[in-house]
Amino acid sequence: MWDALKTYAGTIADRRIDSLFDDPDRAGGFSTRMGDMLFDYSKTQLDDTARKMLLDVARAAGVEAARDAMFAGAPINDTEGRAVLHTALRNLDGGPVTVEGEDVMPGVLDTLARMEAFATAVRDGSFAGQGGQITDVVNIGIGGSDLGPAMATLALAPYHDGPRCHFVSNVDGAHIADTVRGLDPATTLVIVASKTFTTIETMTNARTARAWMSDTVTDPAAQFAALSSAEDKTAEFGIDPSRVFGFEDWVGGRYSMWGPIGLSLMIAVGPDAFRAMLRGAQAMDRHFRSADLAENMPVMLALVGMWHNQVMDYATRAVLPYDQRLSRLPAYLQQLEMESNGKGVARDGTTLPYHSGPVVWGEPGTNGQHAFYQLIHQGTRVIPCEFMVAAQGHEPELQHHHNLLVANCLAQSEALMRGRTLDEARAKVAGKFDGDELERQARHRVFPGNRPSTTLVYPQLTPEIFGQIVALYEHRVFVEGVILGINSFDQWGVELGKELATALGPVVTGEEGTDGKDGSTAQLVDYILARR
Ligand SMILES: O=P(O)(O)OC[C@H]1O[C@H](O)[C@H](O)[C@@H](O)[C@@H]1O
Repeated sequence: MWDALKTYAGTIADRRIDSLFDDPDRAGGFSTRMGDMLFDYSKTQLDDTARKMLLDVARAAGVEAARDAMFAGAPINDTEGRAVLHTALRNLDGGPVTVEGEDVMPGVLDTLARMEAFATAVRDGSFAGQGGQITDVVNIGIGGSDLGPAMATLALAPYHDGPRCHFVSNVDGAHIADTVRGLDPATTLVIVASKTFTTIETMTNARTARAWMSDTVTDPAAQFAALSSAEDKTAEFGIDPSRVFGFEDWVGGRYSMWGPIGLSLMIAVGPDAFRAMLRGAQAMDRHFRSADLAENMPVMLALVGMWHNQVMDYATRAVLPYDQRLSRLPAYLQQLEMESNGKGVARDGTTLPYHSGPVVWGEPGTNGQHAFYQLIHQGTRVIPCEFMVAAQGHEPELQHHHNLLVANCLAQSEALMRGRTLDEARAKVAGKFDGDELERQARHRVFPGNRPSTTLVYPQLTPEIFGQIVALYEHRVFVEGVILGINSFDQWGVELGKELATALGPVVTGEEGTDGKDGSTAQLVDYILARR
């Protein structure tokens, strides 16, 4: 499938990206808009021919039909026999969505209303702890039950007017210990977020939180809420059904922040801002469903990604938000993209004949500039960069900060594309050095340039825009998964490690020996046991 594109890429390999701007329409022609958001992919090697070929690949892969099947509630997660309907969680006024003949929207909207009533009660004090109004919320969850609400709560900090929110995920006792230190158990609400309610990290942290609380309050369970699709297990844990917010198995963990898993965010920012985020995501859903593929932002984001990964063989992609409040977005996208599309077999179980998803990584700008951008600019591997920046911040009194932020973001993509020639580098050092030393010094200052990047610009990181951005990436992952021919909605690759960890439990305590373990594992166990 990629051969024709690879051949074509070979024919344009010597072309400089900046030469494409000889066409005065280059920027506008290689950008898409959705609402007031602009995705500019003109600083890449993509040209009309390549784009057309990629769009043909998307059409041949049946992206439109697959998309419609997802929205229609078909069981497209076919290793688990489940529909994939996180979009129903934000289908605020979109009409019925049926799964196996049943409209799921009444249940979704009812749960949303219950969440809103509870969040409001926590925020206004009508639900209180045993020591008074809730001052702190501790969300205990991991993976999709942590990254979404944690990332979103930080992203929407300017809208945060509810209790403080904390997120505990790691089974490392340091995480819960450091988080609860200084909190008052009598005014803390603990939210146990786990789709399955079996995840060892979350259940261990939840029990530790309950013990911490029971030292101070008489009825710790009264200050617990649960977000789960396993309501029998939440009852076993002792959480009253009135504070259990359920969801169905058609909400994948990494797609779940739009529903009950977003409760801590809703308590932080309030139901109105939460709904605004849902509306933003719903607007992106509508765009994804209706826009022509060439104008479809998630589709083009996906195709640019596949051009870099599958065609050009660039193994990683950097996500670089010039937005401090999106500093957890790269971590969120690591789960979203790599857990969804990091697969080695096609839907039919055959070995994938090409690479699946790339390594996704990143940090906010400008911080990254002072750390790893050296490699991005001058390293021997090309790393496509996905920049994002808001036209406006939330601190009008600090406009000069925002101007510097924007200037830096735009400068980086310009520098990556333009680079610096040896002649330009010589001019930089002329006068300081001469002869061979001038040449040597100049060569260190050459930037190859011609390095691709895209830039997503948005007016301001409001709840609506934030919802649009996250839904944009969700659909991008979907499109890439369809074209790769894989199931983006299971995650069998996380199972083996869990099984082996369970088996190693009694070994690391010394209750069982290391017989049958490989030499390395045995050595590591011996080392640890000898130091306890
Ligand atoms: O919400 P939970 O059932 O506790 O699952 C938490 C996480 O753990 C699993 O191992 C999966 O890899 C993730 O997709 C999931 O989000």
